[in-house]
Amino acid sequence: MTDVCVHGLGHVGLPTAAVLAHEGYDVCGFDVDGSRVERIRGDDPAVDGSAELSAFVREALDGSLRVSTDPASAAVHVVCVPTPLADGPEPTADLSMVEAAGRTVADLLRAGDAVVLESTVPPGTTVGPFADALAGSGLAVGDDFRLAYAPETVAPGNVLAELRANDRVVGGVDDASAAAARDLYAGFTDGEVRVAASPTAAEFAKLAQNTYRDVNIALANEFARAAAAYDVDARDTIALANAHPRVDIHSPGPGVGGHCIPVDPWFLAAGADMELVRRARAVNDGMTEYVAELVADALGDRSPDGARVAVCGVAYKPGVADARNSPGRRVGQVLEAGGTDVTYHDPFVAAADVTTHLESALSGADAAAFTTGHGRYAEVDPERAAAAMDGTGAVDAVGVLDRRAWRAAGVDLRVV
Ligand SMILES: NC(=O)C1=CN([C@@H]2O[C@H](COP(=O)(O)OP(=O)(O)OC[C@H]3O[C@@H](n4cnc5c(N)ncnc54)[C@H](O)[C@@H]3O)[C@@H](O)[C@H]2O)C=CC1
Ligand SMILES: CC(=O)N[C@@H]1[C@@H](OP(=O)(O)OP(=O)(O)OC[C@H]2O[C@@H](n3ccc(=O)[nH]c3=O)[C@H](O)[C@@H]2O)O[C@H](C(=O)O)[C@@H](O)[C@@H]1O
Repeated sequence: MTDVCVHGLGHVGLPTAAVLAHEGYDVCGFDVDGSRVERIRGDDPAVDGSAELSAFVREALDGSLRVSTDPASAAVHVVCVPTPLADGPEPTADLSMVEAAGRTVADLLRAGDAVVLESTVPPGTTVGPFADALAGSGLAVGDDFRLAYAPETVAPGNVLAELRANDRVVGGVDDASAAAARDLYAGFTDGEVRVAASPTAAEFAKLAQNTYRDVNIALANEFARAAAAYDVDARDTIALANAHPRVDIHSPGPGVGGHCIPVDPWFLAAGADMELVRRARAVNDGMTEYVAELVADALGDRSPDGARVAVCGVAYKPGVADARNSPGRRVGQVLEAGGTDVTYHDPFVAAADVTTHLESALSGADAAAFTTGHGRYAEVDPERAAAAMDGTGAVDAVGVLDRRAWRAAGVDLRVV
């Protein structure tokens, strides 16, 4: 018999399944995507390119983890399926995969089992649409089976460490459900497992974390634009402000990327009047145009139409290969719409139109824009970069360059 069935073997589900297997559970990892299951069985099982995670998963596969396109009945079902944004007049959550997973669980559910939803969802989803899907089992939630929500908080790029280190929040439909979820996570996390008053409270807490970050970044971005108007350096000024023990302003940049921070605030705002949250989204999205304007400015007398610009940084944040909702890509697209010939560079992102060779991206460029704070860019010799480029203008939207050294090398540098 299988102890745990993990539904969805992506960035969250696969490491979770592997950790549970390492803890001694008999784990079935189930995914509807056969190619994903085949890849996990192959040479490089990690979905995020992490060698450490691949090795960890491989060890689990040699032990009590098996992966399959067939779900298995289990004492505990853990659901980690995607929750993207659905198109509409204003973005809302697409819960179709959560509901589909709920129906799959319903077909397997037995009295006494526990079901834990981990996907990031709007408040009310666990006790609403997810519980409705589980009702297909004919069993009564609470009376016959346990149901809880337990959000995931791992940062992409550091999943394995944070899976064990981060505190967890769990919220059950009743005490027994909360206790079942708490015991599951307490088994493998070194952090504290906190019990929320309900699944809805736990859902809200997760969304509040990412929304806080989005709003804070929006403030930093607004400060950056104001600093330019006041002719002071935004990053130096924010660093000075942050010296206060109760101030923690985040960093400005070319906009907020990834598939969580720009998405999750909509899950909260969809069901409530949240003007500040909506405004923060607009401020962060507006950084694309702002950075594109700085690039146009950096071109000087050269018209953007027909100019060649190197956009350095396609990953949504430093040190990862993930280019979902890439701020660099968005800046490039605005420039391309104005007739600019854009060359994309990133040391990690594998895509047909992205070079990993920085010299060739900079060579002959009329201007360069740095849009991801990869460590590689901090090491660029400004003299060599300036010599390779045709133009003298550059934009550092992520604070990765040594401003003084680049200016000393004759580069007309604009910063966010
Ligand atoms: N990626 C991250 O670091 C974090 C993600 N989350 C949340 O966790 C959830 C999952 O995200 P990721 O793992 O990144 O997604 P992912 O896209 O990497 O993987 C999801 C997997 O679920 C599979 N799937 C889809 N429908 C299914 C179904 N009905 N039954 C079984 N498998 C199914 C897909 O084929 C895919 O392999 C989302 O709600 C996300 O917002 C939360 C915190 C961190
Ligand atoms: C509250 C929090 O820190 N949430 C994390 C977040 O991971 P993610 O990698 O998407 O977040 P991130 O590091 O804020 O990056 C998102 C975007 O925001 C930008 N960014 C980030 C920090 C900053 O000061 N300024 C800024 O512009 C980044 O460059 C990136 O484009 O979202 C994850 C998720 O929910 O999936 C969550 O598990 C992670 O712990």
